Amino acid sequence: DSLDLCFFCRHFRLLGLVTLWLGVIFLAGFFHTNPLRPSYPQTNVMFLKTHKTASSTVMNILFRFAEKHNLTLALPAGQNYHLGYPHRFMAQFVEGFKTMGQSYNIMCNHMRFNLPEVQKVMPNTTTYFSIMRNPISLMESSYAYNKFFTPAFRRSKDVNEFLASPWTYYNMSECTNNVHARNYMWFDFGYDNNAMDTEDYVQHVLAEIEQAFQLMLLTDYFDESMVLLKETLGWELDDVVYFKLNSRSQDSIKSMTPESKEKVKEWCSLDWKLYQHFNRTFWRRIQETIGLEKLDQEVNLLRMRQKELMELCLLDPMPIDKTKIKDKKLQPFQSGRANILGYNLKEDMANETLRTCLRLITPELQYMSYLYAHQFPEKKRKSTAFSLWRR
Ligand SMILES: Nc1ncnc2c1ncn2[C@@H]1O[C@H](COP(=O)(O)OS(=O)(=O)O)[C@@H](OP(=O)(O)O)[C@H]1O
Repeated sequence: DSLDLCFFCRHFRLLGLVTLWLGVIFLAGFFHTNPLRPSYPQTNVMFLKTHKTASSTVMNILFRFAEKHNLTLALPAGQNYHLGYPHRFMAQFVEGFKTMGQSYNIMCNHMRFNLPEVQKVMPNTTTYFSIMRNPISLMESSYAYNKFFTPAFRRSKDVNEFLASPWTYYNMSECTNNVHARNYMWFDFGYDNNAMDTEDYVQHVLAEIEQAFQLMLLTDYFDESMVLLKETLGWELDDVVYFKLNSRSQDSIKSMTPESKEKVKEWCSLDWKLYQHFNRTFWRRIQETIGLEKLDQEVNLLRMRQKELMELCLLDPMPIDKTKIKDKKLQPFQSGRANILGYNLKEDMANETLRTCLRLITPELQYMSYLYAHQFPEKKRKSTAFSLWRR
């Protein structure tokens, strides 16, 4: 009898907890608040900057946030522009690590993820997040950008020819030189991009990534992602307003045949599974936090603010060709067949406005070099260093 009673008590308690939790979610929905939003802005953040996923736009957001709150960045040491990529990340790749230990706030340069080493640099309270893109458009973007660098791409005429018969061009022994051609995201997360796609292995990796990262964003739903990011970190809308960086001119985008698109799912099956999984968790997370209705409202607010800032700052309504950029120091880095676009600012802006606008359009290498010089004034400047604010 006492056993029965105990059983009843336990279940009654469980039922109580579930009811309480549902109540919180219901009330949160009623008052349009997010039960999981922190009450103060999170300032310790690690962003795994995956390739060709809009990660430079996210990085610009993080750089601006770091400046606003006077935070310390874990930047690449010396003249480097990334954190040791394609080698697995090591704490010593960060400038000042030996003396500064775990006192950094934000880490967001390209790296091949390696959790135990990242944990040596970032405080225990750090929020980890990253971004993923549909492997089909990712492949097309990567092909254009890495055309002359990646052996598998060099040997083929275009992305459709490559995908029609990838093994003709892709040589496994060329290892990391070919990572841009197959399961690029899988590699960036620290795993073997040529591994056998077996159910157990994939499930193991997905579980490991979920354990390490509190949030996974999607390039394909970038504005929705920015809303989710600000909610997860307790940030303001203005913190995640952005101008699109690193986009390409229309003439450097190759249209993919339906066969090519299907082939990516098979050729990059590890990335395909990764993307499908985190696409599901993304929408589940929206449902558990702000819900679709509030999401729509917030996305609209974000777009309105972005439009306002574009009208305030930009000479042209769209990103422009590199040859049309008047201030050569603001030209983005170019690579392969990709014609990477940039911006011109309006003239005669007041000082404060000019700074706000400049921050939004400064390409990643220049911005990073500026922040490096600011954080380590005694060190030799990186070669793309330029003064952002003294003009
Ligand atoms: N806001 C937003 N929304 C959707 N897509 C966006 C956004 N910002 C950048 N992009 C696209 O992201 C691609 C560049 O990615 P990265 O900045 O990660 O490239 S890099 O690896 O740092 O070189 C590049 O894709 P492609 O144009 O297909 O090459 C950009 O157009």
